[in-house]
Amino acid sequence: MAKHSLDKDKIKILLLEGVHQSAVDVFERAGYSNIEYHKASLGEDQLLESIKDAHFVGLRSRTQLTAQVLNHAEKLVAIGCFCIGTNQVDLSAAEKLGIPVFNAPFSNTRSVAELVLGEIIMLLRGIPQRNAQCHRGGWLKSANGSVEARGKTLGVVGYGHIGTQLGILAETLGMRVIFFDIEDKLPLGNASQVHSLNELLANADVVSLHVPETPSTKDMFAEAEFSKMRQGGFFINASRGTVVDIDALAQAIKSGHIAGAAVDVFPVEPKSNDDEFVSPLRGLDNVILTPHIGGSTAEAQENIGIEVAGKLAKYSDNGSTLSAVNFPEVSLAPHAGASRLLHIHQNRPGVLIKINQAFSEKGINIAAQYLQTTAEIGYVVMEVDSDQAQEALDELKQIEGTIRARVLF
Ligand SMILES: NC(=O)C1=CN([C@@H]2O[C@H](COP(=O)(O)OP(=O)(O)OC[C@H]3O[C@@H](n4cnc5c(N)ncnc54)[C@H](O)[C@@H]3O)[C@@H](O)[C@H]2O)C=CC1
Ligand SMILES: O=C(O)CCC(=O)C(=O)O
Repeated sequence: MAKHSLDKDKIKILLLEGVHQSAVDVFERAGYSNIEYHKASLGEDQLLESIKDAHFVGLRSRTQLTAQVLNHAEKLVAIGCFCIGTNQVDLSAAEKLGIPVFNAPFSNTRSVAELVLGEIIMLLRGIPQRNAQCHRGGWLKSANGSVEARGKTLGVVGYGHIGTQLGILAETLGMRVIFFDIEDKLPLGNASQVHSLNELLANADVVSLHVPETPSTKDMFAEAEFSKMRQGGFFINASRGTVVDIDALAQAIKSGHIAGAAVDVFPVEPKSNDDEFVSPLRGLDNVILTPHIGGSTAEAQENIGIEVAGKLAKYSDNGSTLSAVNFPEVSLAPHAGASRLLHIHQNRPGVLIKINQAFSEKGINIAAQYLQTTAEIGYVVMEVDSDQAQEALDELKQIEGTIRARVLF
């Protein structure tokens, strides 16, 4: 392939939150050596300083890429979320700035499902409080409140990648699985969809949340929802902290209405492992508290590193936006001897016609061209004869509504 428009060693890749070494390996194999690697998330000022001249940034769930941060990141070309959730990035601001965001939609799915499955058994057996007692020198040898998973009903809220995996695993234990989702979903195994959250709450022994953070899921579980759960039921949240009113959960546990819970995500999480974890759930023996590690397994982190770094390297190398979460998806095979140009523009009528008119007037031959749009933006990948690339770029930059235009190779 011909020369990259910017020398690869000038392309700065900022990796935060200890993303797996596999990501660094992918970038290095693809020829990118200018990598700034941080084991933890950065404080606000340091983030602004480091991202200012970064072309790519990779993060996990802690780093908040707000519109303000993005506007400050003058050279940023693309963002990689080395996780499933992308709520930590202002996706719409990124889109309007012409910055695609990539994630790993299923590399840690199994890890979350396995953790939750284990927690279901622990909760149904009353292990958290027995474990806590033993640590304090107590001995709670009793079958009181201990039941098998077999024959119990698991209610999955959000039947997507994780919810479906969990449902299948839970059935292997002999559990009955019901689920609530805003979309009609194909039930896997013997699971059945219920038509309201209330129906699920009334029928489940264990309720487990697997919804994304969206306006519709904010505080989706508060006092009213907990009170509709079965007396003595169990509650699990490994989705996002904002989905649950944590004070209401603490209250429902203290009152004894909920017999136990496992919580992995919190409305406010410590920024680093050195910061204190503050929560109304601390000190409750029948609650399993984990520090947002649902997806933190060796297998998941390695796969995520490979997947997301691979997507960023591909975007950098050939402009492919396949599976970007906020961007038109375009992938075009390179043609020998041609130069590739990328044009990101506000989605208004007639942009492609204007590009083609301008090129035709200048006698610029288009070897290949592919446009995709979202409601907000359009993304055109095109190839022209290499000796006409600079002239083509100059023309592209003048098209009204242009957000970004560049020659890739
Ligand atoms: N604890 C951890 O470490 C991890 C947490 N997560 C969280 O888990 C979430 C779910 O992950 P996936 O299953 O991969 O996502 P997914 O997108 O495959 O599934 C989410 C499901 O929730 C449904 N949904 C959306 N809004 C809803 C609502 N208001 N009520 C009911 N259902 C609704 C969707 O229709 C979809 O079926 C992620 O968005 C992420 O926030 C993901 C990975 C690791
Ligand atoms: O591994 C992380 O930092 C976050 C995992 C997570 O919550 C996700 O994948 O959405």
